Amino acid sequence: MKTFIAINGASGRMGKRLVALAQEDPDLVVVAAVNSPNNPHLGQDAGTIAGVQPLGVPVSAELPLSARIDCVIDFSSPAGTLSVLKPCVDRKLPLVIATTGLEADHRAEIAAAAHHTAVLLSPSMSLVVNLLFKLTKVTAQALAGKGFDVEIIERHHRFKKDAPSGTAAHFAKIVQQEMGQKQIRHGRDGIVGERPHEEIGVHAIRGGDNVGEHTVIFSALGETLELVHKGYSRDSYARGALLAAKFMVGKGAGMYTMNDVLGI
Ligand SMILES: NC(=O)C1=CN([C@@H]2O[C@H](COP(=O)(O)OP(=O)(O)OC[C@H]3O[C@@H](n4cnc5c(N)ncnc54)[C@H](OP(=O)(O)O)[C@@H]3O)[C@@H](O)[C@H]2O)C=CC1
Ligand SMILES: O=C(O)C1=N[C@H](C(=O)O)C[C@H](O)C1
Repeated sequence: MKTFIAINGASGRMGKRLVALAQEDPDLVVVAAVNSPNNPHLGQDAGTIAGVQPLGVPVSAELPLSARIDCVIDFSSPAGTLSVLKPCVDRKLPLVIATTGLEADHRAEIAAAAHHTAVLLSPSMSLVVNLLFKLTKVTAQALAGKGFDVEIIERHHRFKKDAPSGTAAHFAKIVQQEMGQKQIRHGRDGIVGERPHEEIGVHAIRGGDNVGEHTVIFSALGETLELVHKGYSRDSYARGALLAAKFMVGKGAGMYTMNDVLGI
């Protein structure tokens, strides 16, 4: 059975890979490609922009009313995510949100939308990063109260707008929940003194075209454990998002995560 998808942020780095990979999948049809109202690609064919065969779907500023849409995938900006909530709620369209940099008030609006339609929110659509979230939880549980300091390092391309990455923030939240550190420290500068045990260091590195690396470091006196993920291609995130879209078809209202997709 075919799944009809709409992509919000369709002419961005991730949007283009979604369009290209969906075209290779006989079970997927891209029926709508949305971007910001001032985007220079408005009106152009989404396939052509993505460097693949023309799709016959022009980039538009809003979700087209007439198209059958089974799921909307959002890789845009916090403003872009908010703008797609209302049409998804009004039309009961399942929504996969991959956009990061969301603040507490954005999350509250997303949670409110999930009372009316199915919403999957994940800072990483990579299947193995989601597995690493689990491994981090298990590790933090096991090492809680045993004298381990935790630091998180993330590396991304120079074009990334938000810091730290949504994935790094999620790793920090998981560790905090299991180990109870009160403070998140972003970088260090000057005579900062000895490292207090009660903090998690989170450090964002930006450069070149790095598609995403995360390291969660657990250090005690005499030994260190590092949990590492290195992305080599945006396609890992795009494939995860397309899998999530298929999973979300026909789902009832509520919040979902990639754990639901993975069955873990
Ligand atoms: N969860 C995950 O696995 C991943 C998440 N991401 C996140 O996805 C987001 C996009 O990343 P990336 O593709 O690299 O970024 P890009 O900047 O390349 O693409 C974002 C696209 O969204 C568009 N956009 C901005 N505002 C709106 C709006 N109001 N309505 C519709 N479209 C809008 C932009 O258009 P314009 O240029 O005109 O503003 C642009 O085309 C980021 O938040 C990133 O962190 C990225 C990779 C993986
Ligand atoms: O902007 C990116 O590129 C990425 N953003 C996500 C994040 O902020 O965690 C996921 C991935 O690391 C790529």
